[in-house]
Amino acid sequence: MNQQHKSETVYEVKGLNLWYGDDQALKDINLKIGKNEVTAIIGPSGCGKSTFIKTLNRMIENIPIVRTSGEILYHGDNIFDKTVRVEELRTKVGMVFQKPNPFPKSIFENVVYGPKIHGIKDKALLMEIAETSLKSAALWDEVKDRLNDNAYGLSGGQQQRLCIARALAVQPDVILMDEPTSALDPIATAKIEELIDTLKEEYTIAIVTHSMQQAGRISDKTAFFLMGELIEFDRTEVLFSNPRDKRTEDYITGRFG
Ligand SMILES: Nc1ncnc2c1ncn2[C@@H]1O[C@H](COP(=O)(O)OP(=O)(O)OP(=O)(O)O)[C@@H](O)[C@H]1O
Repeated sequence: MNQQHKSETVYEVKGLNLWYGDDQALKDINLKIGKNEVTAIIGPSGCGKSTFIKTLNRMIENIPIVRTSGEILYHGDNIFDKTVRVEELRTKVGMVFQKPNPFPKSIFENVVYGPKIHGIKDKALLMEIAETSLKSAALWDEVKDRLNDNAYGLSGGQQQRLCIARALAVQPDVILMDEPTSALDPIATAKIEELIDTLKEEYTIAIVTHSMQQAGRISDKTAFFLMGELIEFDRTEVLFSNPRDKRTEDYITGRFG
């Protein structure tokens, strides 16, 4: 991958504000997310991490009292423009949640759920999509002999990788992850972290994490949020070794949070 490709901007957030009713949860957020980068969003509970990440594919608008101002340019186009089709945006920008949330269906049906909704009926093609997606999510070897088994029979870590496979099956460009390992044990967590490292070769990833160690291990850039504000945003090694803001320093050294 050449340098030019790497530095391409996927998201440019400009002056983003967000309110839940009268309560402002995001205040004048400005940041850029580069292609094939992993961006970690850190900060204490309630600082707006989940709100921010869910704004990137407009999932936040499922909450009716939400109001936003400012712009989020996705490949140069403002996602809040009237012309933007939200379903299309959410296909391009997939999401994985804190608790694995497979459907009560077979492993196979979970993965091909999105492609089927998009009208793909051909059995062979669906099988191919399932195999490719499960391989990309590093789950294929563990499930290839039981694709018709219910997804609930998988371990938590496997279920989370299944949810990643389900997100990959519709060929996204960006994957948003909201604390994807916080419900998992250390071994399952390590597998997901390893997977994130592989996935970034093809996808752009933004991940909310409570764990600064995790942010340090897997991300290229880190954004530190505090009470709805983006306090500092920098290359991860810089933010952790040489923070510019006292509040960042206090947080990463464990003085609060
Ligand atoms: N549905 C909602 N309605 C009203 N206020 C909300 C809603 N969701 C979140 N908030 C408020 O917005 C602020 C930011 O919440 P958010 O969940 O984004 O924080 P967070 O940093 O992800 O927290 P955590 O680490 O605990 O998950 C908080 O003050 C929260 O109470």
